[in-house]
Amino acid sequence: MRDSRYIDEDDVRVRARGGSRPRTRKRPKHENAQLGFVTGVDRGRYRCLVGDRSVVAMKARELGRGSIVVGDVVALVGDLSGRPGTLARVVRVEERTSVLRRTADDTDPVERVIVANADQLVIVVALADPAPQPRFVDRCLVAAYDAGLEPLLCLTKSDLAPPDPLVEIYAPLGLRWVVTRKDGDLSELRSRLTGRISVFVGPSGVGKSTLVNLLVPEAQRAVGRVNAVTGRGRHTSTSAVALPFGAPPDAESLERLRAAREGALDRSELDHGWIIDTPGVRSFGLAHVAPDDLVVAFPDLAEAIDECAHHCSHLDGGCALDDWLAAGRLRADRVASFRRLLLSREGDAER
Ligand SMILES: Nc1nc2c(ncn2[C@@H]2O[C@H](COP(=O)(O)OP(=O)(O)OP(=O)(O)O)[C@@H](O)[C@H]2O)c(=O)[nH]1
Ligand SMILES: [Zn+2]
Repeated sequence: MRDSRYIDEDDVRVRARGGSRPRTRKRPKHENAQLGFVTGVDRGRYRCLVGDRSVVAMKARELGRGSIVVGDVVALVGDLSGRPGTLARVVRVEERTSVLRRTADDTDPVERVIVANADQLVIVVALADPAPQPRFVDRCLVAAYDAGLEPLLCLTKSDLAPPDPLVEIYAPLGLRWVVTRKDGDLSELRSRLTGRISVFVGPSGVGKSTLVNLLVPEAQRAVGRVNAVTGRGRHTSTSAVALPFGAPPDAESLERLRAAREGALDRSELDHGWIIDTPGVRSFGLAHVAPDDLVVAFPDLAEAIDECAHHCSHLDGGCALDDWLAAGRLRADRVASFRRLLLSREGDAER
């Protein structure tokens, strides 16, 4: 990614037809554009990693309404020195490999993309204080599969309660999980994060910030850098921020993550990654997800649902889930969670 040049599609050298008169060669629109990785967004200002520099940019007017989010790879022109007070311009957003989005819900009236190009969604839930909410987990799982992210369940505060009840539900589904506590060993979690760009989501109070600060001790400083632009503090900010761990944040380390994602590099050869903290995201409105795609998060119910009539709503009579439940072949809490999600989807859509 380092120093890569952005070449417009119209940068085609057209040979003058027949005649000797040279046609004006079309120049790339932004000859000197360089690629950057968006690490923070706040009030129309984008903090981007360009090479090993942190550059603040605004959106070029020609870019229109499309959103730019944390994780995006963007083409930048203008002052790329990163010196205080300088402002570059984003002239293009590169194609995204994954898009984590949310539909409007009661915490946010607008459908929006939250994060681009992440590999993994780390669903943080406490084992106690606050009590675990499988409904939140299921909602996040649907969002993860919809976005093309691998889910990882992170069960925190293991000093307060054992992980068994949650592990019993989710391990049989093939979900990967780790157990953590703030005074414990985080090496397993760290290894799950290595070689990836991971988005952390969790309800308030589960210990997500504690975890992020343990994983990226300089996070406070890094966050402080972002906020130096806007004068906003971490605790009032609701926008996502990308934090590097294990290697200096530069284009080369990002390039190695990209290679790992594409299978060109073994993740075990890496010792770094990025964490994207989403302080403002407490849940996902899922109205944009088709009911059939909800089932992906409920593989334990899939076989029963296969027996349903084609247009079964899974909510009314005649649903095969009820037959399987009556026969004791399904967990009642799983069926209930699936149905609550189906119902809440409709609620999301109405808002
Ligand atoms: N017992 C126990 N408490 C923890 C643990 N991790 C965090 N806490 C406490 O839980 C409370 C919430 O922690 P935070 O890290 O602020 O939680 P959060 O998920 O970031 O929540 P918000 O700040 O609301 O976003 C704090 O009082 C922490 O000290 C843990 O492993 N065990
Ligand atoms: Zn059904």
